[in-house]
This record gives sequence, structure tokens and C-alpha cells, in this order.
Amino acid sequence: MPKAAPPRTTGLPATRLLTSLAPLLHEWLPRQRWFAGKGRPVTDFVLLTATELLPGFLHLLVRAEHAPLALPADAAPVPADCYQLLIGVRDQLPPRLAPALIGRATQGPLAGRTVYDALQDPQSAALLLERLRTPGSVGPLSFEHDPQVTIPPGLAPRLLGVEQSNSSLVYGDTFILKVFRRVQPGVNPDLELPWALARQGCARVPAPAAWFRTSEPEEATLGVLQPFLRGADDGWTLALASLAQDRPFTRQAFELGQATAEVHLALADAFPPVTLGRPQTAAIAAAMTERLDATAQAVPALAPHVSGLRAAFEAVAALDSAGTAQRVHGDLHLGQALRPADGSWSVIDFEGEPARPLAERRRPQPPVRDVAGMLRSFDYASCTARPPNPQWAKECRAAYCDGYAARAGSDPRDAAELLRAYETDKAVYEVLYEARHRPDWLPVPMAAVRRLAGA
Ligand SMILES: Nc1ncnc2c1ncn2[C@@H]1O[C@H](COP(=O)(O)OP(=O)(O)O)[C@@H](O)[C@H]1O
Ligand SMILES: O=P(O)(O)O[C@H]1O[C@H](CO)[C@@H](O[C@H]2O[C@H](CO)[C@@H](O)[C@H](O)[C@H]2O)[C@H](O)[C@H]1O
Repeated sequence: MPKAAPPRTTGLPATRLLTSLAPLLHEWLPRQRWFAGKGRPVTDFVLLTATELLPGFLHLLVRAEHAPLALPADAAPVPADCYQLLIGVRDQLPPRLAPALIGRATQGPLAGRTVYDALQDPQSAALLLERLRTPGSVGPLSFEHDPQVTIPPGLAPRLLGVEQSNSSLVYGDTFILKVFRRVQPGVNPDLELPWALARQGCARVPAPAAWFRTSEPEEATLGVLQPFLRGADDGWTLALASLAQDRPFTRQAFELGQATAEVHLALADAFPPVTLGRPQTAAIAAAMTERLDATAQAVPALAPHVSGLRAAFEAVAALDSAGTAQRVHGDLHLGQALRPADGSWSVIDFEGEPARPLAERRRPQPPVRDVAGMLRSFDYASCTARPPNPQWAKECRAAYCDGYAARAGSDPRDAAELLRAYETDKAVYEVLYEARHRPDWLPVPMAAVRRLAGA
């Protein structure tokens, strides 16, 4: 088990390190599931920070610069994304680490050496946990933990093999560390909200046990460790099983509605809600319309439905008030809910929609936004079932809203215009998400678009 080494940053000049790494990253980075710039060629890399955690184990923050796309929607300057990379450097890669290979450097200070994804190396992964166990700083990186929580030494790491927007390591089935891949300045809501919820005594969310952050080039959260919910299945898996076995899911959907309401109530206690009057309803509608227009330019299949979809946003613009806005989950779907066989729902992944700027994700929003996200998810599940089962989705959607109303004291369906607009906005987001990440799935949100535009 590697021990945390005394702090030191790499002595290698940043520009020279990039001479070795840039040619490899050009090949490797766009292939990663968490690479956000799909379809936008990388023109250049800028090394923002390089920290040596151990000899041959580097922590890097790298900015990927993009060329503007030919598509009109992307003709505006394309924002550069900053990625967190944990890089291993060895003379030879042992066969067990072959899948982690990034490439063999041919130039610069690492010429002739093999570079690989260190999160796939159990030794490096173990060192990361060791750092979190023993708080302190290494260069711009700070490692911190909740003093109330004991993190035992020597927990065996394994990299989670699931499709995700970040990379997660499970330690001894006791803790899970999410390493954020796309880093934006500021506190990440996936640390901020679960921490606040834990302080409110909300048991629906695994409480952060430890985290690490950088102070350079700007303050940003880099990773969060939380208890691993052993033996839990996510709602997506459970929903698909229910569809495959033709079993009802309404009880689970009702309880999920209750769990969502509890999270919302605790968030409203932790972060004061604000009232939404006419200027705000107009602003919400304008932002949704803007996203719709931009998406229709990027994904031509959406274009014929734009005027039909706009009606939902115009109905919101016409509202004099829309209740309150508060901190919400921001990307709630069945995959973000976990449930042990004999337990109750927990909610994870408070990062919000990864494609949106952090400042936007941290803004108060109407809670029906989360409800709309989950309603879309029931629709997704029913569409991927063979044969598709719209009746299943209808019953789950109703049960989920019933459960929410029972716990929150207000029924999200009463805010009909807002709910419809958020469902439409989510379907539009999904069209872009699927077009960029999983083109085979595009028919699922497109079916919802046709329905929402035509009704
Ligand atoms: N506390 C936890 N306990 C058990 N499994 C978890 C926990 N947190 C996350 N997971 C698993 O890790 C997966 C990825 O986590 P998530 O927070 O959704 O990452 P991402 O933001 O990268 O998509 C989830 O789908 C879930 O299966
Ligand atoms: O879980 P993430 O934070 O990475 O969220 C992104 O990926 C999700 C897919 O993994 C995507 O969710 C969409 O597909 C789900 C089924 O795979 C479905 O349940 C959701 O309703 C649907 O939105 C999510 O939108 C995206 O942000």
C-alpha cells in the first residue's frame, strides 16, 4: 500500500511536459466517454497545473481548445473545457495495465516512456485514498475530510466500469470517490448540496466523507468521497427489470416521488427559496426558447418541431407568477436514484447537467424541473423496453407525482404550464445529449418531441 509522499510539485516545466503529452492526448482524450467536446475538434492543449503526487504519478489540469464548428449553432466561440487527468508514467506498462494505455511519448521530457490513465492503476488509486485520509496540500491541491468520519486504511480500489460523465473508484465496497473530469471554477454542487443536506439531517443522500480541490488556476472542486451504498440497484436498472418481467413499478415510483420531495424540502431549508414573478417567468421562457433554437440548428431533425415546442415556453412567459425557485438536483433521472433490495431510495449526483455552466447550475430553479426530469426518465425506460410500454410510463408518472404531492404538500401537476415547459426543455436537452453522445438513442427524445410539439 503506497504511503502519501511528502508534498512536491513537478520540477518539469509545464510547456515541455506538454510537448510529450499533447500528441498522445489528441488521440486519447476525444475517445473518453467523459470528453465533453464530442464533434468539436481539439486544436490545442494548455497545461494549467501539473502536480507530482508521487514520482511517475501526475495530477494535471489541461485545457482543450476547440475550433468553431461549421454548424451555425456552434459558430459562436466554442468554450474551452478544462479536464482533470491523473497520469501514470512508466518505462514499461505491465500487461494488466494495458487497457489504461494513453500512449508512448516520442518527444519532450517523457520521450521513450509510457503514459497511462493512473485511475486504472490500483497503486495510484490507493494513493489517492491515502491522501484523503491524511488531509493536507500538495502544490495547489488540498485534500480534506469530514473529521467525524473514519476512513480505514488499505481499502482495495476498483474503477467503476459504468458509462458516466466522470470517473468513480470504489474502495472496498465502503466508499466511492468521484473524480470530476470536466472541471469548472467554483464549488461543485455535487459537494455543496450533499454536504448541506447532510447538515439538514436528510438521510436520502450519501454524505460527503472527504473531497479534494485545487486553488489554481482558480478554486475548483476536483473529487468527492462518499459512502458506497452496497447492494443497491439504480432506478434505471430496476425500471427495466420491471418492464422486462411485466411487473408493476408504481409503488417504487410513488416512493421515489416521496424521496424527491424530501430532498427538495431539505434543500429549501438549507438555501432560501426565491419568489418567481413575471420578469422571472419571462426569463425562464426566453432561456428555454434560446436553447431550443440553438439545438435545432445543431440537430436538424429538431427543426420541424420548433414552432410546436415554443408554445410550451410561451405559456410560461404569460404567467404572472410561478411559485418559488430553490436549489434543486438539476439532472434528476432514474439512474440518479439508488435503492437496496430492502431499503429506501437515495439520490446521488447533484452535479446538474454536465453541459451547462456551473454558475447556471447553482442558480435557484423551480422544483418542478427535477420532477420533469424524472417524468422524462419513465418515458425513456418505457421506450427502450421491447415492446415499448407507454401505459407503464403513464402509471409510473402518475404514481411519482402522487408520492411527491403526498410528501411535499403540493402537487407538481398543479403547476401544469411550468411542468410541461420543463419537460419540453429536458427533451430538447436530451436531443442534443443523444446526438452528441449516443446517436442510437436519439429516437427516444425525438418521440417525446413529436408528442410535446403536437399536443
Ligand atoms: N454512493 C453510491 N453508492 C453506490 N453506488 C454509487 C454511489 N454513487 C454513485 N454510484 C454508482 O456510480 C455511478 C456513477 O455515479 P454518478 O454520480 O452518476 O456519476 P457521473 O456524474 O459521472 O455520471 C452511478 O450510476 C451508481 O451506479
Ligand atoms: O448521469 P449523467 O449525469 O451522466 O447524465 C447524463 O447522461 C444520462 C444518460 O446516462 C442522460 O439521461 C438520459 O438517459 C437516461 C437513460 O440512460 C434516462 O433515464 C434519462 O431520463 C435521460 O435524460 C442525462 O440526460 C445526461 O445529463
